[in-house]
Amino acid sequence: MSVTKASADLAEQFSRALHELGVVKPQSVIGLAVSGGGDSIAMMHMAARAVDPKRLRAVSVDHGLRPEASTEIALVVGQAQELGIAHTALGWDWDRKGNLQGAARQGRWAAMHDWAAQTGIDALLIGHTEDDQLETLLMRLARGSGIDGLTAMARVDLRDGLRVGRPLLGFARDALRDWLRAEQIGWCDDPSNDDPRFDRVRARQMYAQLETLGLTRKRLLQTIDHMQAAQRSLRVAARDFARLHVRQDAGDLIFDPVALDLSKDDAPRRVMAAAISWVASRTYKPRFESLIARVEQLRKGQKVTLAGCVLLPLRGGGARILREAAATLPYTRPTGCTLASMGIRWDQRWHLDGPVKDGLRVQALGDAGLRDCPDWRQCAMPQVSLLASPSVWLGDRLIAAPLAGLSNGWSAQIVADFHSGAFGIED
Ligand SMILES: Nc1ncnc2c1ncn2[C@@H]1O[C@H](COP(=O)(O)OP(=O)(O)OP(=O)(O)O)[C@@H](O)[C@H]1O
Repeated sequence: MSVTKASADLAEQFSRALHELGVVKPQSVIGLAVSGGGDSIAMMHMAARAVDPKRLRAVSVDHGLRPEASTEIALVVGQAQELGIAHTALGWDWDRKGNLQGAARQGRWAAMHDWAAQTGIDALLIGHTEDDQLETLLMRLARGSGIDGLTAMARVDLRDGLRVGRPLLGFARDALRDWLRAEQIGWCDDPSNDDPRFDRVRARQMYAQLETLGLTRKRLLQTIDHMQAAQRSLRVAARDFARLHVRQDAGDLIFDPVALDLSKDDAPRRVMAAAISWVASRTYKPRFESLIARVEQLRKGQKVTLAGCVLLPLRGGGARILREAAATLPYTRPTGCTLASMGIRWDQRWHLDGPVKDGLRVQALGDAGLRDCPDWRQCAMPQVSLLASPSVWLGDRLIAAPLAGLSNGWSAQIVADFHSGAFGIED
């Protein structure tokens, strides 16, 4: 195959992979996290061929830790400009707490998350490759991870309310480098990617040795597939369990006594972790042993705080997770929002735009009390209308914008149906 043909094939394969993620929708604005390394540089160039560059926004974070970082970002700025992609450079200050790599990752994520919220990004693409996926699997094995950990990275997930897509997960790092060379596109190699002090680098070296034992790329990827299938089944079981044992009460979640027995079965643990994520509006991935220990305290009648959520024991043996106590957390609420929690006054007019998935229910509050509108498009509430200029977004599910004035005494709230996708266990 000629170099040009192979190159075009890879770009086309990328375009397919990107569209299969389901995050590119008409009018959506897509963010690209570009460090200047080969993977994310390739992602930026291929994305510019797959999507109108005017709908792309690139972002680079300078951690201020390496002198070369500013050169790397300058390279990204130049290439983004040539491609017609708007670019933003963000900084980060290390408070010298915690391990450097972990702190840098967290700081980078927080900076990009804020940037995405302010820029109106519908989904952020990250340049993780198949190699990163295998390294993740090995690192998780080394930590004794369970099924969720061994699924490695998802192609799409919702992190703290922001949709994150990984279109390169099916691409080998070497193939991307070959593509860049064939296209004569430059990139930077970060020397810390070869520094054996870092877990990921050692995982990469270990992987090279494991291959000689027959533990091939293909087999490891197969294991990830099996784990992902198992995870899907467990989520369905957890959803069914939640239907039976958890209910909403005035926005709080009520767990019956059976739902607090986390020690034996996967479903209650999964439901509790999902509930806490939902209430706190941020991703909560507990070590199950520590979750079980905390819930044991709760079962003994003690109040517990977990990931910023308050859990109160109930007299009959169950528990209540308070929604309001978590409402002050500085996170965009991905689902389960009331307009008030999004900073919109209840007495303002508002409208919805975009696909409202299962599980988001519009309720209209008027003199006649609370009314459910199962399909918001059919909702009789007079203020609901479609408009193309969103000002508040929630993941990619819902966009609401306040409008001035209100007639005839109606107000409204958006609530998430606890038993459905909005809760996160069906994602
Ligand atoms: N400083 C950064 N600024 C913006 N995005 C970043 C930054 N560091 C990492 N990322 C994003 O996270 C992905 C994975 O990070 P990782 O540290 O594995 O990548 P890298 O080796 O720095 O660069 P690349 O993956 O582009 O070769 C990157 O592909 C990129 O999308």
